[in-house]
Amino acid sequence: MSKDASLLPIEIRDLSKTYRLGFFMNRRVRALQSLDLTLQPGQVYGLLGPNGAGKSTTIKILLNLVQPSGGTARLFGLSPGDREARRRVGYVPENPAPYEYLTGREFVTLAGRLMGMGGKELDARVSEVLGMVQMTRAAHLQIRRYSKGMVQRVALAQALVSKPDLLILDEPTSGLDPVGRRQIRDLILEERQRGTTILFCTHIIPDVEALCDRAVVLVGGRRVREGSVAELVSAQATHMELTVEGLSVEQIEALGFVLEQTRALENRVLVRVRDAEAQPLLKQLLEKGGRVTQLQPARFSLEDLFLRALEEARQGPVGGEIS
Ligand SMILES: Nc1ncnc2c1ncn2[C@@H]1O[C@H](COP(=O)(O)OP(=O)(O)OP(=O)(O)O)[C@@H](O)[C@H]1O
Repeated sequence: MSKDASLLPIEIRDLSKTYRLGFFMNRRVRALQSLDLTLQPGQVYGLLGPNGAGKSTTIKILLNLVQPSGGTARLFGLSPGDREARRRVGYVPENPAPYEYLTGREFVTLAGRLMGMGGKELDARVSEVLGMVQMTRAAHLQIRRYSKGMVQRVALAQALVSKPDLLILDEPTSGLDPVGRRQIRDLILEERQRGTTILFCTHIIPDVEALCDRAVVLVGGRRVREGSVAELVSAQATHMELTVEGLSVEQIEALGFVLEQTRALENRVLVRVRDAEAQPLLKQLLEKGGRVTQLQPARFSLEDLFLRALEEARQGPVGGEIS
């Protein structure tokens, strides 16, 4: 079957999942509620959310390991159970647990065979992907001798062996030291340059800022934010940040403005205030004898956005156990 590059790698519509629990299966947990999500070819997409948000459930539905309670998920226009769809997907689980007595090379070769590859073509591809993840020298060692970072890299190699058009990575950098994290990040960037679409599930928000084009934030099985990373961050930039010398936090707070944040540093105070309040606040600070040494638009990080989305979602209805 020929590959149609224009097909959407992932298209999720109105997806929901309710798990049944307990001896009589009479308790229900709502893991996903009306989730819509589209990944365009070549996009690197961050799937963010706190524990229990529904990230793994989404991935399991895409991998056909869990059946949805409602809605649809499509991979390249096909159902996740379709063999052709499965062939186009590479997956790295959160804690890869490859058979420890295989060598790295044997493990990646096995993954290629399971994808229907064989012969010299497979041998060459295995060498290539092991090189890509910098595991050539350790490829002949049994996996039980590998560090966590090496296991993670060999797991990525097995996902890449069949040249997937879509990579699904579940927490690929968790538990790694900064060097290991950097290596995995670089590999993701290389794959992105090759045009591979990547769904990247993580708790590590700086990784999303560094790697992703778009991101979705799930809380309690609902989508609470979605957009390009740049949009998500700039949508928050409605505040100004002032650096004030000569006044204490208490003196600044006593001026009666609604301040987003005040932080005392060694000999100055950092104040974050809504755009509209910045000018009146500045005037008052100067009148009280303060010196304003910096005034700039506040740079909100994706982390700020994530925490804010979480806070808002906690105040509204969320998923979880429903009966
Ligand atoms: N097999 C299952 N049976 C019952 N409930 C489940 C099952 N799997 C997940 N859940 C529940 O569904 C909800 C969503 O879980 P899910 O694992 O998808 O979240 P997550 O975002 O991946 O969390 P984490 O970051 O902790 O991995 C949680 O309330 C969880 O307890």
